[in-house]
Amino acid sequence: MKVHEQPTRTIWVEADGTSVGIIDQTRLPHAFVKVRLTTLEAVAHAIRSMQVRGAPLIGAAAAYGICLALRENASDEALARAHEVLLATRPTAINLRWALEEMRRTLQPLSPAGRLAEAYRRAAALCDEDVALNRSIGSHGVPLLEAAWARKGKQGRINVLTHCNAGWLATVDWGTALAPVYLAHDAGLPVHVWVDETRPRNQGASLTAWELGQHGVPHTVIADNVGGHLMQHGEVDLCIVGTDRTTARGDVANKIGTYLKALAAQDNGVPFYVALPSPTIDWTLEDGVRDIPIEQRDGTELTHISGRLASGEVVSVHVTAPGSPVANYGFDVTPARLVTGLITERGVCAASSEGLLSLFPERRTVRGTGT
Ligand SMILES: CSC[C@@H](O)[C@@H](O)C(=O)COP(=O)(O)O
Repeated sequence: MKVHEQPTRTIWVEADGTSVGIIDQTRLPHAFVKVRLTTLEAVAHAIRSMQVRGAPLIGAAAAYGICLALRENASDEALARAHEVLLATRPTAINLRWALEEMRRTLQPLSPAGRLAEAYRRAAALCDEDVALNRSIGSHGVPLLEAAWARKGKQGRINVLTHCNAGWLATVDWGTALAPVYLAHDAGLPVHVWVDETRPRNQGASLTAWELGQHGVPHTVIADNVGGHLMQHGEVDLCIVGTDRTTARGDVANKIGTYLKALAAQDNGVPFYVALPSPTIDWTLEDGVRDIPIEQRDGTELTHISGRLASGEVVSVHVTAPGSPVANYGFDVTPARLVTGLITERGVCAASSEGLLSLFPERRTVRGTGT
């Protein structure tokens, strides 16, 4: 998507052909800063510290982390260690494991001497595939927005509520939940997005609002607890969120607070859609509430909040009572029964085993094998 009118991806190989460029998302929305990564450790730090974040982008970054590791040492041991280091960076997004497995499958059979060039080729292909999958999710999602608009007699605007950031910043390009929004907006549909601020790290207020603004999509930032009120008053036509891991039966892990939005949506008859590329499906799990690992992050994300002073200086301030213990859960799981539909690159399906298998029939034979 465009930044300052320039088409931009969230990750790329620099002109030297080896180092990896990213946008430092911890600096947004106050500064648009690019960072050059040259080592495995730098990539692991970028994922852990959330300079790059969002399930698909975490996977893409990890793929390039393998490339940078192989530059130093392409042995079997080095490949295994890089895999292990990167896999440990964040636990919930399954795209991380998926991308690392893809890299291992490609590289393991090769001799160490042949690995490096192939690693860069596979990582680049993985990024291009992500862009194509998301574009396709967008195409399948647009009719849902058109239907929402038709339901209100094509009057006014189409109000979409989203949580966290599942836009292009969370992927290589286009985004998942926001891909239909961008395509609909570009096609001239009157889309407006309610953007949950998404405490504690404010991915909605800082990232989603920023990227929608860059693309000229009308939007309004709301505090995290506003969605239910808006739904009660007919101000939300549909919700679309992303996911970090979706189980084989359609349970959905996403940023903390997503579950409460789904409950409010069901109570108010508002369609609740989840957009995901197939690498986000964990075919090995069924019960998401029981089995998806939920990341708990440093409590300072909750005790402190950062923002820009009138002087332009960006500072972090303490918002909790000194000494109050905090718990910082990063994700929650929305059970499939609360999800109206899953928007994938192959189409929209019910959030159920049968729904997913109808779009991914090849999985009928391999489910339960962990492949
Ligand atoms: C296409 S992104 C889907 C999810 O990864 C997104 O909604 C989300 O929860 C991101 O969490 P984050 O902690 O910012 O990595």
